[in-house]
Amino acid sequence: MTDSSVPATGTADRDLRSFIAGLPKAELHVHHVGSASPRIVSELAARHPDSKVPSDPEALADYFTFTDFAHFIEVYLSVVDLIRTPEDVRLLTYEVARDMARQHVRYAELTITPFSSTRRGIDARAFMDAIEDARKSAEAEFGTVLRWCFDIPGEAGLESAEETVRLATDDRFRPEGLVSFGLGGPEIGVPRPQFKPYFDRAIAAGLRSVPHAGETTGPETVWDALTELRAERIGHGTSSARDPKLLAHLAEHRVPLEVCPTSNIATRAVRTLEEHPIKEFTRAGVLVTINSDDPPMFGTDLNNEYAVAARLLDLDERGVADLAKNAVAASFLDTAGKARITAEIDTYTAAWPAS
Ligand SMILES: Nc1ncnc2c1ncn2[C@@H]1O[C@H](CCC(=O)c2cccc(C(=O)O)c2)[C@@H](O)[C@H]1O
Ligand SMILES: [Zn+2]
Repeated sequence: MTDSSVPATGTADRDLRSFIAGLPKAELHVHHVGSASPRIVSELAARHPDSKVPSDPEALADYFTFTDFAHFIEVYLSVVDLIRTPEDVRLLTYEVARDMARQHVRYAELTITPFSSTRRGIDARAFMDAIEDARKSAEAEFGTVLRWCFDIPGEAGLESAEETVRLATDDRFRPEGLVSFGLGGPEIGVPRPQFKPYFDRAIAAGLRSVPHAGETTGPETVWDALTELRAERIGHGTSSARDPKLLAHLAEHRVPLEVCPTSNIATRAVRTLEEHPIKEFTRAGVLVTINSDDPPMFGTDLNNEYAVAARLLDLDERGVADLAKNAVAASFLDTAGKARITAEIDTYTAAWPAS
């Protein structure tokens, strides 16, 4: 686990953290299994003692310390192995929404990898029913609206791409909450252009394109995501900072980046927070959104990511509220949904400091 939390240096920092804690927020880049809290992981690990995932929360913190991106994916897949039944899927999804609601997350696009579950034997129809049941309960009980992004685990090959697009576009499976189509996992040795036919089919079926790109490889991967996969937002896009033409393109065409600062340190994609290119993105006029990726695995949460961003970008409350509004603007909510959360952010900010 990585401790990238911003040190509480004084009253101003504490005030900003309180502001962030109550701020209505939207999250656009957060993974389903990667959001399992230590409590859920421990519960599942205890239920499935044959797994190598420790059930003790302290041992879990050690287990979630990664040597590099490949090690992170190895650990991630060991947690995926704990999700074995539709009830595991429902519980995980519902509890993730509860954790979001506690942080005043009003809307989230949750990245789900259905291939990883169906190939492990979970029935596809039962999987969809489980996530939809959790989505509806979470909205009714917590007021947090969830939408889905189905991603291809690229390293698992074209078989996984075919299965993911089938589940995303076939009316027998496609869940009501699905809005977008993604591509995750390692980038090295997994060229983006091979996935073009699958993205074409997903886009033709009305889904929005949101691949990961430029997280662990160079800016050419981001270009591929834009030109071949017709990306409307980029997951991470960290290496875009190395290509001024690309930054100018992202800014001009209003292609937002889903920035996840602590994740980039935890997976060692970026060496230190000080070296994170987030400031170069905003300087170039790129629309930056703040996200948590796999929060418990990286020892963070969305509120902490906003605090990290505020420090790196030297923002006060209004600057942080603008970041929150960026996420709403970059979301796949309809106009009325965007207006509602933006108004909530404005009302909250105008009333600050709360008496
Ligand atoms: N920061 C991240 N950056 C990128 N991806 C991230 C990040 N965080 C979480 N993920 C997730 O990791 C999964 C990886 C799954 C994967 O590679 C794989 C390979 C071979 C077989 C199987 C299988 O299931 O049998 C799975 C992706 O689908 C993605 O949703
Ligand atoms: Zn991700």
